[in-house]
Amino acid sequence: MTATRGTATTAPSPSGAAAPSAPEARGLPVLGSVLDFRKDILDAMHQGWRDHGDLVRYRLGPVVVHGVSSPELAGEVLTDSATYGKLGPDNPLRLILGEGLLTSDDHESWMRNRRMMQPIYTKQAIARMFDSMSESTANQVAHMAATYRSGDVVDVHEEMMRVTLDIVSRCMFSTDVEQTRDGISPEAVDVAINYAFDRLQNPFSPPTQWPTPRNRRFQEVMKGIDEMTYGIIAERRKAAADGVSRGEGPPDLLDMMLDVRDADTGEGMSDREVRDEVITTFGAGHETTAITLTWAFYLLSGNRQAMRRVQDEVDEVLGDRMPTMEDLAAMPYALQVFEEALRLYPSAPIVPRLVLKDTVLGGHSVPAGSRLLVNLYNIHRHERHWTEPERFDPDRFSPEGKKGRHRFAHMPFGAGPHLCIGKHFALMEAHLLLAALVRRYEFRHVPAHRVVNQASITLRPRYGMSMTAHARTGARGAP
Ligand code: HEM
Repeated sequence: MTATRGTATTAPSPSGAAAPSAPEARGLPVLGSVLDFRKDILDAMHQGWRDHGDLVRYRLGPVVVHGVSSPELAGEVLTDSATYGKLGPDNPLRLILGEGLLTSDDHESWMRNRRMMQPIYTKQAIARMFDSMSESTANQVAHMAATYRSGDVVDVHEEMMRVTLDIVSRCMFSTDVEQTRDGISPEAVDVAINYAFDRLQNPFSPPTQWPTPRNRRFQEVMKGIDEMTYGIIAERRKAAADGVSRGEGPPDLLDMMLDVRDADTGEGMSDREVRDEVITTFGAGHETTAITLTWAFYLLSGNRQAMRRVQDEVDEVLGDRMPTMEDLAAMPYALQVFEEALRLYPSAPIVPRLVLKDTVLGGHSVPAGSRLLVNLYNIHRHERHWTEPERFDPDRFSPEGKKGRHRFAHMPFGAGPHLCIGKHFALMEAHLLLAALVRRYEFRHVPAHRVVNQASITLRPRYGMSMTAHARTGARGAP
């Protein structure tokens, strides 16, 4: 896992003219590294990093891509949106998310919407969603108790996807996932994400308008998602116009999105803009948390000491009840477990950028029009910043453990102006779920089950995560 070093300094020249290109990974004629990337993008980029250092040039057919694998270079890229922008209209994720915050490449309109949406996602605003999250969590615990006997094999990945989709449905629409099932189901999300990712790494994909079975399936799924979303938006707008209140409870995310106003013009978002932000929240906000929780339970099952520590903490604070908002602060180790899982398995492992003007990065010229892939998976294993990077050790995130760390050495939520807007949402949700599930179950990895990570847009366990779920009868948190 040792990376070749020596490319982490930036040449002083602002123009790329005099600087050499970054070392290039060997690829096939014409195709370049397309096949390696399609086979396993993280593996290909990890190998490229080891062979050539922190900045590596790849060719993907006609497209030039640079892999960025150090905190220093990543920080430079992600904090400079004048030089490194979001991918353009050909970004396949746009086919799903439209021009929501994650995929908009128009800096002005992104900034306007980010400013409007920011207040919805502050720590205080997110705290108002605790009860919705808690309800989903309690339902998940009840569902598992009703479905499995102690010691049964459970696909933890599937269970986590189920509960995080339910949480985002409740927080967005004040309805549970069953009511949005015809539009935004786990299967639909899967079809859409796989489709977009395939197009992202394969410049030879057939045009979207060709009537291939895959294109048709994708369009069908998107039609269902759109019909459901526009339908709910129309209902809410009509109810507001008729003065009909939605009922009890705090406003949900959709209420807030419909209410936001531009500080300068007083205008709100169009139906299309709201649709894009709703789908972006579903797309960016459910699987990311689900898979990190899955990896967290997997990592705990391989580390007896960490498992005992988190169990003791949870038992001590919760006894036999569900966590309250106030309890979270008293369970710091549970959060450290999640942060360490995010280090080893960052759920959005690659953050892409488009180079907007010729520049120099790490002493190498990087031409306008090429792409950069900021590789969080490599950065989180960088040996200049992490001792024994492959070792699972939640104490890296204790106040003591964090001291002196480079600010971009751990950046699962990205950095700079595009820092994940849902970070507080994800951390509160994950903290709550982790504590509530540790209280009731000990998940043990089934040794015969193969665990292989699969980098799609997210970093999933390729074959799911089979674990036995043992009810915790000896603990104070006995069911
Ligand atoms: C463990 C969970 C999560 C991880 C690891 C994660 C990771 C990230 C990363 C790396 C970015 C930066 C992308 C870039 O710079 O291009 C990002 C952006 C974003 N995330 Fe998250 N995310 C998580 C959860 C969430 C949640 C729960 C939501 C919504 C409720 C969300 C909504 C977004 C949005 C809208 C953006 C775009 C922000 C912008 O460019 O203004 N994410 N996320």
